[in-house]
Amino acid sequence: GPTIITMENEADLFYRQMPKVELHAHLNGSVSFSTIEKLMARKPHLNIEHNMTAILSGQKRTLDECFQVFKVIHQLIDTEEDILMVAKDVIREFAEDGVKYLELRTTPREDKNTGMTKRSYVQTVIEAIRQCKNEGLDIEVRLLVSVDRRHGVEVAMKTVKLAEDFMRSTDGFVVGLDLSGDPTVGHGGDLLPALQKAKNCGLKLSLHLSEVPSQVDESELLLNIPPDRIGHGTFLHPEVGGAQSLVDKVMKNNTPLELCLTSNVKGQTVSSYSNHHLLYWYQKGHPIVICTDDRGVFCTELSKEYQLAASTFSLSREAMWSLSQKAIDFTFAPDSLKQQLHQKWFELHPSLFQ
Ligand SMILES: CC(C)=CCNc1ncnc2c1ncn2[C@@H]1O[C@H](COP(=O)(O)O)[C@@H](O)[C@H]1O
Ligand SMILES: [Zn+2]
Repeated sequence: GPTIITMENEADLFYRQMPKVELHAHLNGSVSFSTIEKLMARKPHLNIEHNMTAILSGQKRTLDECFQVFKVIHQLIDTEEDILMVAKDVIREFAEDGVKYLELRTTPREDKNTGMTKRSYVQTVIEAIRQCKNEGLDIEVRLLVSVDRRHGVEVAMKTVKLAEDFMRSTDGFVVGLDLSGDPTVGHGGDLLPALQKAKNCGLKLSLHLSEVPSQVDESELLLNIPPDRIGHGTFLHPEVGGAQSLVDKVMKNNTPLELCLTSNVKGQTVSSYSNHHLLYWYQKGHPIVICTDDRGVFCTELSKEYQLAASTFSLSREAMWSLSQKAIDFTFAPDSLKQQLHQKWFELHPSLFQ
């Protein structure tokens, strides 16, 4: 039938066509429904249904329930073959949504039954990035190796070593380290030596910080490193039980915050879109970057997150463009690549703003 252009899908189109930078995307949380279906067909004995791997629109879950979802997804993805397909699909889908630069992050996993090791896991993700590049996809991809805070100090140290090895051996694909995992488990302070070691060897650091309330002491310690970027930072400011000293540190270091609206609302750490802390930091003129967190689990897209931020806070298209452009400078990419990306934004600008 004829295509009816309503105001709504015209805005969809604008934010999809706008070039974007995605800096906070967990690989296994970014798996789309169509890829999940392929995985379910490979493993019918698992009897997994879609409502176990994604949180649909209007639904909310407790943080704990959200983390259960990752367990189910991890069951579906337990071979190098799965990882290769998943990573390639995820990269392709980000490219289709207009993402020109993507920093994926993922926790190396081993599986005794399938023979997958943490090293082969990372190797396979890098192979997926290489293949996408060779296929000519219009997207640059880099990798952050994730430390799961639940796994403790020893695993963290080994993970840092693994990340360091890959940083040195893979022509710049591995650029940094991420600290993530259930924020209610373990204390980030215990992981300071591992994070410090990563920083000292040249890995960039993106740390999930104050994602839940009552982590002032932990955040204080982690901010002293200091990290290169902050994931969420939902409860940093005093108005929500954080502390002015935390805000001061973040602002003094000009540390960019990675903000994920849908993730925070569906995970119920933020009560509504209009109460999202994006506004607090935006009004201060502090560097922020809009991200998806777990595009598959939370059923979103980066273009949707931009549109959501624009409509929630009445921000103009020019303001949103400016946010996406500034994000280039918050990437962990080398300066040469940042310059190429700035050039790309410059060339695309006229096609979006006639
Ligand atoms: C539950 C909820 C609201 C999620 C959003 N907030 C998050 N906070 C901390 N760690 C996360 C979050 N989302 C994903 N992760 C991490 O990313 C992993 C999944 O991707 P991967 O296996 O590392 O490739 C999860 O097991 C978890 O360690
Ligand atoms: Zn995250």
